[in-house]
Amino acid sequence: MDKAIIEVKNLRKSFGALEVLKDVSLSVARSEVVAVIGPSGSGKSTMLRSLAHLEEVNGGTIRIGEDHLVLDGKYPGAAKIKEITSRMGMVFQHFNLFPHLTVRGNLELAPRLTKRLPAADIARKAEELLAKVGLQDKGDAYPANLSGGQKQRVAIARALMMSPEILLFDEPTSALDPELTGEVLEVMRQLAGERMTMVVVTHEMGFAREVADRVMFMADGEFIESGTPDELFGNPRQERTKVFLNRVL
Ligand SMILES: Nc1ncnc2c1ncn2[C@@H]1O[C@H](COP(=O)(O)OP(=O)(O)OP(=O)(O)O)[C@@H](O)[C@H]1O
Repeated sequence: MDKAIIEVKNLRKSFGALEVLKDVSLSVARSEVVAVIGPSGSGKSTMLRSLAHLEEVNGGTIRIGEDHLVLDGKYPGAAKIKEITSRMGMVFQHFNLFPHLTVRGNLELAPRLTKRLPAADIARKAEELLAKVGLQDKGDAYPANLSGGQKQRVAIARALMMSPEILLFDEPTSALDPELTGEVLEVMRQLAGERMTMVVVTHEMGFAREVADRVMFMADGEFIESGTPDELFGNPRQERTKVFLNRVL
């Protein structure tokens, strides 16, 4: 098997006296889809945000491709961090779109600021990605005039504008009305089919079951179980996993 594209070892993170990540290790292969599930407050978002350097950890190692985002608790310089995090796209629970920009403006902003590409190429890519997420007619709309499902599809297209190697999703459907989750999950399913590497923190058991190659279960700041969906849903070994799955399934 190829070397993992994401390798996390012994990650620790506290907020004041609260130890949120106790000892988190994880390895993700290129093109793998990993779903992270677990009870509220178990540290899933903090783990994901640490991968994208939206949180700094207190100890441990994160390797992305050939580079260390953090090695034994030590971070490299800002330029290196920026270079590493630019290879990852993040999709948030609450979309985090820029409200004062149109959909097209949201897609084009980061590439215009960071990539030395002609404006016409950026515009063409934005049109392609809007079509990919089924929103080709919404380029001129503002986020306030979109449904939650449409906003999240814009957020995914925006993340794809930077041609990331890895997409990180933090509960992408949790803020949506149930009837709008399907359209977002469909886009994610499509990306998985295109072999995008994805780490998805989710409460969507159906998605974890159908789309994830591997499901990892987090409890109290640690991964306590990991397996294919069949292994984990069919026969959880840990009592804590059974209790959680019984509650949410
Ligand atoms: N910036 C912060 N400052 C202080 N405490 C925080 C901060 N961010 C998260 N926490 C705390 O860390 C713990 C883990 O939070 P985290 O959001 O990682 O959990 P989670 O598993 O993603 O939960 P949920 O499923 O509810 O989103 C929680 O007790 C939370 O209150």
